[in-house]
Amino acid sequence: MSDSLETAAAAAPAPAAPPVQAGAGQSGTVVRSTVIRRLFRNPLGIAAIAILTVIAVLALLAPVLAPFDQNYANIAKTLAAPDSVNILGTDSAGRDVWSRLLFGAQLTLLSALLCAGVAIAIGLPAGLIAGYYAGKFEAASNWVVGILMSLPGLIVLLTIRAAFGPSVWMSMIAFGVLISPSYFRLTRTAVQSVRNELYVDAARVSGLSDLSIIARHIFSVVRAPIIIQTAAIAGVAIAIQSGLEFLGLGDPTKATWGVMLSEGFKNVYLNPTLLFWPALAMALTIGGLVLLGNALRDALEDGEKINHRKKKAAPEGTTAAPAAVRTSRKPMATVVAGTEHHLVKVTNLGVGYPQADGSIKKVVDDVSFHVDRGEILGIVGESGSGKSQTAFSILGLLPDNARIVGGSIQFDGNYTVAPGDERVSQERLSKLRGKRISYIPQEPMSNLDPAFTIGYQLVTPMVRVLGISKAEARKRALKLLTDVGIANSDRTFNAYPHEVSGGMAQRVLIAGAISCEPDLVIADEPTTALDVTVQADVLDLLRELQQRLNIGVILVTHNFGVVADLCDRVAVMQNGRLVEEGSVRDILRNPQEPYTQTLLASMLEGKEPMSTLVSTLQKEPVA
Ligand SMILES: Nc1ncnc2c1ncn2[C@@H]1O[C@H](COP(=O)(O)OP(=O)(O)OP(=O)(O)O)[C@@H](O)[C@H]1O
Repeated sequence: MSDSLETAAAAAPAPAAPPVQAGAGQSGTVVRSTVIRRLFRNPLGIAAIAILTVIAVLALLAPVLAPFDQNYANIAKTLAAPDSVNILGTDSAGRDVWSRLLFGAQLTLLSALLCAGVAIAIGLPAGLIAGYYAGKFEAASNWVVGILMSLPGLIVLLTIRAAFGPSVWMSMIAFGVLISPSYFRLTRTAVQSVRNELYVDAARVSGLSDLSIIARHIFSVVRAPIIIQTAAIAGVAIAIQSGLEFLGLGDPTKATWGVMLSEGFKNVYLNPTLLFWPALAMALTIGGLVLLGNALRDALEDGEKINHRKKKAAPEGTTAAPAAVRTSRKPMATVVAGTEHHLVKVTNLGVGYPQADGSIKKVVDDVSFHVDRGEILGIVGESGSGKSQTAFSILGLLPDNARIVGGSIQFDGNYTVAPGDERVSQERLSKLRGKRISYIPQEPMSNLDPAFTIGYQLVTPMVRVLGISKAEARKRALKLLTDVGIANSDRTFNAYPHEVSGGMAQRVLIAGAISCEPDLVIADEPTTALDVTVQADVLDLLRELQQRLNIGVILVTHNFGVVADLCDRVAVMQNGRLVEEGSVRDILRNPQEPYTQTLLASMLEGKEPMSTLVSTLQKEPVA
């Protein structure tokens, strides 16, 4: 029956809004209030809320409104027609039907809530953990879910009844456990769809703990589908509970709607209204829940369409020249380039991916370089040459299946990848990311969580990493936004990502990257996704900030022009290998390797993209 229970749950209003969209459309006070407003504009939403509110109020006020106790029996007045004392008549035991309906509403709604609560308490955290961490927990959870779903639900409920007696609470707890896989699957799928979103990586890089990322960025994505699913599950729980009671398996001492239905059915020829009233109450409640689920879905989908339109129509943002950046930063000793102690030292690094045949395909092979404070190292190469994989190794953002197949990485003298390590140490890196190492990504929009305002996304890491108050962080965020050339910092602070242009979003990410005073910034093609008119501004800004703050920068790019413009030194990569490294001046004047010469020649000829070079050069396989 579990399968059929799931099917029943799925057949009710689907938790249709795609997770990301749902999250996008529904978090934050402003957006939440917009969803509620849209819900109230939908006639179906109003009808559902009105029906459910009336039923909930009647249930709450049952002890006040009911003229008799649910089990008070007047045997002198059985199966009586409605009159002024018993406004809906009496049943075969002389009990007041109106009073029993009211108390029945209380029990029925509470038991449905209990069922949904148990299912959420089990399915939601398990789905969040399995979706976010995957691995062994997900495998074990899938196994448990498989077992739960293969259990014959009706037999389980009958066994529970035999063991614990006819308790509506016990059967609803058991039903909650049986239905919890539906929450697990919904949550896990939603989380999987955003787990690798760039804004989750960005949150990780900004120093947020896994718990904070799950609570803030991941949970917001599943919240809407969970609410919609709960409306459906509550309806199914009422139907299942009433079905069991109708079969005579309920507690006859409790006036639930199912018990009343069973009682009414026995006397259907004598007094059909005994069947009618509980059936009407159930139909209204389940119908109200189904309508509410549909209206919620519509409200969220409308919001998504509006967001999408706004995003399309968003004007290109400010291109105001960067204002002066803050100068209050503590001075840091600059390590002289060439000495042994470097800010970042990558030695013979190799990164690979296991293949189906058991071999490992190397995508970074024997790469060595260093970066010191106050200098910009450009890593340049055509698409697929391993630039990002190298940068992600330093950031600890390699995919789960990536393996370090050789070499080491040191940050300020400490290993983040020690010789012999198979993986980047997340433990060591979590202490550095967001505090000492920050990241400016390629796609500004995908790296901002659509569910939160820009201000919130700037303030949270500062509060956590720098340990300052929210008010202080807000002040700093506004100053940073001004520093990166955003004219109306207040407006941008309160805006959602879809309300700003790509250029502005990149400035916001640069502000975020320097907000916690890092020593190293890794910028992965920071201008690729931007309009050409904004690219030069962003590069100028980066250079100015780097010089003022004396930070080390690793700039990943496929554009030698950007390297020539911005970098002090350059490492040229091809097919996962570092083919040449040196000062920009030397490499530009006197490139030694044919590959570098071709890259340079292509820049001078204005050829783009670099991948067109592939055909002109003979590639050597690296694995
Ligand atoms: N998850 C993965 N599994 C297997 N191979 C991967 C994975 N991610 C990247 N690669 C491979 O690693 C190689 C290097 O990729 P990388 O992203 O570092 O290139 P890149 O030089 O940064 O290129 P681009 O400029 O296009 O981003 C590519 O051949 C790519 O196919």
